[in-house]
Amino acid sequence: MGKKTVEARIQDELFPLIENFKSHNGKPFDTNVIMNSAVSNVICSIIFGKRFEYDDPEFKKLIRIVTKTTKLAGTPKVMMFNYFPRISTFLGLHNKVEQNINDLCEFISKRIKYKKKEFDTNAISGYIDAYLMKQESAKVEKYFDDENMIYSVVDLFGAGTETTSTTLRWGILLMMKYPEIQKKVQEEIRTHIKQGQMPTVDDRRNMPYTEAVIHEIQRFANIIPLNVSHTTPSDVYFRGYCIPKGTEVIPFLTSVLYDKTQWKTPYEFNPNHFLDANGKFVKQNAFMPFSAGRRACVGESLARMELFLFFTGLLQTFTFYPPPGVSREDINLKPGIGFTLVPLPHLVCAKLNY
Ligand code: HEM
Repeated sequence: MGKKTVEARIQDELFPLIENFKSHNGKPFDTNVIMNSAVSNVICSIIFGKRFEYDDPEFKKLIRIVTKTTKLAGTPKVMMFNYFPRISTFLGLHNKVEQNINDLCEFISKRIKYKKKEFDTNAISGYIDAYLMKQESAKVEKYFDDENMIYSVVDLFGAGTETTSTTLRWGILLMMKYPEIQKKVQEEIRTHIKQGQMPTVDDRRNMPYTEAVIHEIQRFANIIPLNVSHTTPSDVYFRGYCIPKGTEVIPFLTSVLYDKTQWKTPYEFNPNHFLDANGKFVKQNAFMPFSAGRRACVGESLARMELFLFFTGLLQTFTFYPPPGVSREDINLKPGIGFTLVPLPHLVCAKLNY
């Protein structure tokens, strides 16, 4: 699956997303479900080779499962269960997460069965087709079994939907809070992308301000503060300490993304963190929302494409305002607490630019 193809799949999703935003006619609406739907559809397109209509009952069920599971996974009881499974089983809530994951597996199994029926080696349209082809050509390979296929797909949904959609929602909230930054992004879009033309991944190179804003959204939003916990595979010596083999380690991403020695104004939303004196984009070593090392996010390049194409496409079409009666000072940037840091519930007005 080439890079271009993934780009086209995201662009395909941008159009219905824009139509959905338009349908609110500038009136306040909640972006939560629709953003999850658009981002999930990109994953569906990559995995199943097809996107779903937003009002498809089967798709709506999938979105409900994914949204509910992420919400539950961030509750204190389920987080306790993850860290102390033996003493926490009596709290009960993890049963609901398990039930949701079972529902997700059932949805995926159904789609796999369907894909198996219509499988054609000359028409490979997504991850499942590619996996089935691998099964055909490597019958002795024990890793490419159906169970692994289901859980790989569960992983992609779990890791690749809420993360990206939450970041995009932070982006819109921050643009409402900082209209002068929103305006500068829109000016850059107007300079480099013709009206009526879709943004492309290649535009990123010519749009340093937009790139800086997207990076700063990710730094500031810090959506996975505790990263994912890891275990030392052997005794590790670090800064004079020995961390024994088998110790659970929580790499605290906040300590890097808000490090006072690395960022001029760590607690302020400031795109200049990623711009030099000439307005050129500069990479920063302390920018690691995708973590680092060999277990770093495998979806980083997909996520970066989605963030750029969706964010740019939406700002090209709309200007975001807080609902009537809400001033920019009223916009609360404190996150809701959970496994991922999500924006607090809020409404958005999207006014057409042309
Ligand atoms: C803004 C969006 C995203 C952010 C901030 C993000 C962040 C992360 C982080 C912090 C990790 C943990 C890395 C570690 O264990 O050290 C991770 C893992 C992972 N991510 Fe992402 N991610 C994003 C989007 C995606 C997307 C779009 C996909 C793919 C569809 C994806 C797939 C994965 C997978 C499969 C893992 C587990 C990797 C492994 O342990 O082998 N992520 N991500």
